[in-house]
Parts: sequence; C-alpha cells; structure tokens
Amino acid sequence: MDRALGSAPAIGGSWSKLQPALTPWILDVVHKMGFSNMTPVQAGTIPRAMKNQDCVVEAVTGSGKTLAFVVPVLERLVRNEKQYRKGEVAAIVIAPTRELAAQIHDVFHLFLSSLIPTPDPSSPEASSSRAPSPPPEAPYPLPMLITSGTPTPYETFASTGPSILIGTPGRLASFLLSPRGTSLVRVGDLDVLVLDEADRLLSSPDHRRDVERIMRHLPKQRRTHLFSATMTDAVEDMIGLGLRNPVRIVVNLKDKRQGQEPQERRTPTALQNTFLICRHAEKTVQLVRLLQREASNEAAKFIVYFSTCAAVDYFYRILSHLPALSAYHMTSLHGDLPPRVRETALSTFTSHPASHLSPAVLLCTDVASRGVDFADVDMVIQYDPPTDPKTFSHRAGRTARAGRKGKAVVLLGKGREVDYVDFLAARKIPLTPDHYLSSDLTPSDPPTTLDPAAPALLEDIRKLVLTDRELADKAAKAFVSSLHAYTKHEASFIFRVPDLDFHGLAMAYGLLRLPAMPEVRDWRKRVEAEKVKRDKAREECQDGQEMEEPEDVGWEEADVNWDTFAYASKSREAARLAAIEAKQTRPHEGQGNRDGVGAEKKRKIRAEMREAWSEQKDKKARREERRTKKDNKKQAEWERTQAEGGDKEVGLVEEWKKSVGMQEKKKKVVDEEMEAEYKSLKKEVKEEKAARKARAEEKAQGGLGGGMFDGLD
Ligand SMILES: Nc1ncnc2c1ncn2[C@@H]1O[C@H](COP(=O)(O)OP(=O)(O)OP(=O)(O)O)[C@@H](O)[C@H]1O
Repeated sequence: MDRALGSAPAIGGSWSKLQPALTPWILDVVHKMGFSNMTPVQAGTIPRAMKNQDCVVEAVTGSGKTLAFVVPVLERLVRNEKQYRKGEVAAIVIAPTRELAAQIHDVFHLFLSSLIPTPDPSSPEASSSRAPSPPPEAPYPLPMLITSGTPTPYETFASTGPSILIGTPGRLASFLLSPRGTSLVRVGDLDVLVLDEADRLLSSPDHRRDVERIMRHLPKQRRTHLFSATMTDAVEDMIGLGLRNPVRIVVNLKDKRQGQEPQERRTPTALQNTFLICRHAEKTVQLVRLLQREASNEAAKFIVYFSTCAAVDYFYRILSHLPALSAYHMTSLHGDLPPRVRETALSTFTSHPASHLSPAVLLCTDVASRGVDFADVDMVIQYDPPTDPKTFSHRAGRTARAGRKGKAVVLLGKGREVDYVDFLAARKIPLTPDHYLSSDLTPSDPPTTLDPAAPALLEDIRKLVLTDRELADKAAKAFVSSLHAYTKHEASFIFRVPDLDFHGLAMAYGLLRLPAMPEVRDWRKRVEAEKVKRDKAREECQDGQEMEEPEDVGWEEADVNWDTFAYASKSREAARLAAIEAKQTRPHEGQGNRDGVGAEKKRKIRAEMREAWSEQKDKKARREERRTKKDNKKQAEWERTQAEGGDKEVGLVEEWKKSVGMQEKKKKVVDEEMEAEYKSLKKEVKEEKAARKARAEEKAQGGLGGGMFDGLD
C-alpha cells in the first residue's frame, strides 16, 4: 500500500484557486455557505479525491471533513461521462448513526437545492428536506437518505432515481442486499464509496459485518475514501482489504507553548479541554454549578454526556425540574428514542434561540458524540467519562468547531479516576485542571469534607422522585445501567468498580434505595469485610493508635412505604395494584407445567438474569465472533472459486448467496421465536418475583431480594 502522506497545508487556500477548478455551481454554493477559504483537510483531500486516488483521511473534530468528501463526490459525478439512469447508483456514503447520515444528506441536499426551483409549499414533498427533491435537469446527482425512520426506501428509490445513497450500515445493507434491492438497485457502475467515522464503523462488529457485506456487493473498480478524527487498527485492516494504493492525509495540530517543543495534539487548538475532580456524591452538584457559572459567563448552549440511555432519561426528568435550572431549556437524546423523536430532539436543540439568560442543554449519550455538527455549542460536560477513550475527543469536539472557541470539562471521581488525565495525555489529548466550584460559583480547592450541598440536593431530588413511582424506577434503571457501563470501561485499570463509592453515587442520583444487583451485593460484602478487618486490627492494636476510617458520605435508604408508593399515571398505578391483587389470589400461577419443562426454562432464565451483565455481553461477543468467522470462511471459499474461474463459478456464487440468504432467513425466524419465548418467560418470572416480593413485604420482612432486576419493577 502507498503510505505517502498527503501534505495538507496549514492554511487551506482559496476555494476559487483549487486545482482542478471546481464546477461553477458547486463553487457558488460553497461561497454562499460563507466559506472563501478551504480548511487544511479540504485542501489536502479534495484535489486527490477528485482524481483517481483512494484517500484515508484523519483530521481533528470540526475541521471540515464533510465538505472534504461531499465536494469531490459531486465533482466526480458531475464530470463523469457516464449518464446514470434511474436505478443506477453512483455513490454511497456510510455513516454510523442516523443523525450523522441525515446531516450528510442535508449537505448534499443543500448543493442540489441551489439548482432546483423551490418546490410548491403545498406539495407533501415540500414538508421535509429529507424527502428526495424533484430531479432538476439531468444529470445532477440526487441524494437519498436510507436510515430507519425514513419513508419506505424502495418506492421512493424507484420513483425518484437517486444516484447518491447516504445511510447507516444495517439499513443500507438490507436495502441493497435484499432480493428486492438486488433487482431494483444497480450498483455495477458505482463510482465512489465513502465511510465517514470509519473507525467507529469498523470497530463495532455489527457495523463492520454490514460494511463488509456492502463492500463485497460493490464493484472493485471504484474509489473508496475513509474519514475519521481517530483511526484504529480496524481501519488499518480495511485499508488492506478494500482500498487500492490509498493516499493517507493526516492533519496534525501542534500545541505551541512558550519555551517548549511543540506537542502534537488530537483536539482542536481553540478547545479549552479541562477536568474537574470531586467526590462521586458531588457530581450532580458540580454539574448544576458548571451550568450556572458558564451561563453567568455568557455561555448559551451546553451538551452533557452520560454513559447510558437510562441515565439520560432520568437526569432529563430530574434536572428539568430543579428550581436552580428553571431557566434552562433541556432536551434529551439517546438511541432508545424512536427515530422521529431523535430527529425532533436534535432540531429542537439546534434551533432553540438560546441565550445566557435562557440557555439550552442537550443531555445525551454517545449517539451525539461523533460527526454531528452543532454550530454554536459553548460547553461540553462529560458527567460520565466515555467507556471508549477514543470517544473522548469526539465528545469534546462538539464545541470549538471550525476555529471557534469552546470549553469542555470531564467530571472525575476523587481517587483513581484522576489517573485518566495522564492516560489521555499519553494519547495526545492534553487536559488542564478546572477548579471545584463552591456554592457562590467561585473556584476553590476540592472540599476536605463532603460539600453540604450534596445531601441537600439529594433531598431535593428525592422529594421530586417521591411524586411519581415511575421516577424511582427510572432512577434505579439509570443507576444499574451506569454501573454496568462502568464495568465496560476500556481503561479498566482506572475505572474499577471495587473503587467506586456506591453510597456517593446513590447520593448523586438521588436514589431512594440501592437496587439489588450482584455488584452492589459484592460491594456491601467488601465494605463489611473491611470493617471487620479494621475492628480486629483496632482490637489488636496495643498502643491505642487511631485507625483511619474510610469516608462515608452518609447516604441512607429513604423511608418509603413501597406498598403505597404510587405511579402518577392512573392507568399504570391501576395495573400495579391489579398485578399485586392477581398474584395474591392466584399465587401459584405461572410456576411451570407438571412435566417440569416450564420450571426448567425458568430456572435457566433466572440464572441468566442473575448472571453478571459483563458475562452476558462476553457471551454475545463470542457468538458474534463465531458468526463473523463463519461468514469470512464462506467468503474466502467464494473468492477461491472465483479465482479458479470456469463455468461453475456463477453457479457456486449463486449457491453461496442462496445458502447465506437461507441461513439468514432461518436464523431470523429462530431468533424471533426465541426472543418472543424468552420475553414471555422473562415477564412471567418478573411478575412472579414482584408478587413474591409484595407478599414478603406485606409480612413486614422487607429487604431487597435476589436477581439484578429487583428494585426495577
Ligand atoms: N472551509 C470552511 N471554512 C469555514 N468553515 C467551514 C469550512 N468547511 C466546513 N466548515 C464548517 O466547519 C464545521 C465543521 O465541519 P464538519 O462537520 O465537516 O467537521 P468534521 O471534521 O466532519 O468534524 P467531526 O470529526 O466532528 O465530524 C461545520 O459547521 C462546517 O460548516
């Protein structure tokens, strides 16, 4: 492979001086966007991508990578001698999330819309910019978005005949490779394939499998470009497999400090990238104060990252109701929300007329960490550090885009988590310290004893939670899921569950009680064992020397009557009461049939539910790996027969395709059946457990019982 570095000039130069020169209408649109000069990555990439070179492009967040592929894709298609007809696809862009795919589609659409007459506002197509526009005079390339939540692709594809497809890997693969897709969508003359956020696409096994399936379906005679702010080994593999003599374009930044050698860095220079240390119990207090302090410094738009969808859901409900944040406009965004809701959330946040008096806050997971272009975010706060360290710079990079200033802060728990700063520095992501914020929002040293605002905030949150049992469910779910995410940190030697202060976290979440889960049980045992050890050592201590006690933030279970604690939703509460009553009147229902088959299955499910989440995940990963290996073997076999040539080749390919298709179909049916069975049994076990618990609580024996889903009902 050609490893030549594409030299990207420090200053990009003028768009109008680009060689080869841009087509006038494309240049016109770029100028209308307000850009007279290229960014370095654009200057380094566009001339090469316009010619016949595959490109692997690595440049920091917010450096203008989108235009670096949109412009050459359009140029190549406009200049192409081949006239693409309806049904023929000339370019495909794959992005890891629907938000990013939609954004890329919008950029293509922006170029195209400069050529077409404004549609009649009364027509249904005019209502959405995502709907393919009526074709202008041929041969201008029409883009089409293929992600979940977009209109049925086949009809739209057949009627509009787009030549550029932009989508997420799974949806694109099923669109292109389904029997209907293979007969309707012709890719034989595809000119260019772009993978945006290539490292993310290739390091997730699901995405990678789909990307590879798509690539195998495309002609080898094509250009392929990979773009990302961070590159991984997975990308290196792909370079070998799917690209031909690619040129590598790396836009590096140097951190020039007075009197020091310039240091290479992976984040924009205009980004003030910081960390703040506090107790776990003080995290929510610090989050609230950060929002307040920055707004008092004129900041108007914030993004706050959590590790899980459940945490976003919960904190959205809590923070939206805190009097201290009443002026803030909160929006939540995560992958468990339906596509339409995600789309609305994103546009609500981007279009909200925020000011420092009425700031806008987006609470989200990593679904909004990569690629999504927010023009005017002042501050990014990472409530939870990301489980994958590569995500760190992507999250922080949602601010300080295209040379603008911005600030990012990550909240780190006192103790071992502080090592994360060195860990990132070694990865060319330097962080500077931010101060603990005291109650008057002035910087201070971290308090030596617990900030009294933490227990006070706990009480405020609890008051809120006690108004609706659903909030207590959400709190427990958020806590459990965040803890599971914590066990998945790639930097596991820094983020160690045994070092976590569970009571501190419970305080930051405003929990009423700790959910019963293996990790909490182990922690309780550990704390108890340490106490016994200390007591023993104290007894044995001859000289009366004081022993240092570990800090206890003083979180205690709230005094709640769980029998009468009701859901605010009348129907939900009625269902809860009905379920309790039903179980009391028919206590043995659902305990399996006489031959013991049901009981055996339930035993297995119970065991699975108790199994640590991490083990369940590992099993899934192993299954995934086996499947990928099998696919690869079949692919190798297919390629071997192709290389051998001969008449039987076509038959073998067909046979292979058929067998893969059959297997996938069969697997889907089996999966669906198994899933349905699993779900219904899981529901039964859960109901049974809830009833047992209700009975036990009635007998005033209390306590949190067995499996990890207890406390989450
Ligand atoms: N030549 C240019 N001059 C000024 N601004 C530009 C230029 N090109 C792009 N931009 C703006 O820079 C911002 C960031 O661009 P873009 O989203 O393409 O960055 P990116 O490198 O893809 O970032 P990420 O890695 O986070 O996805 C956008 O708001 C875009 O409009």
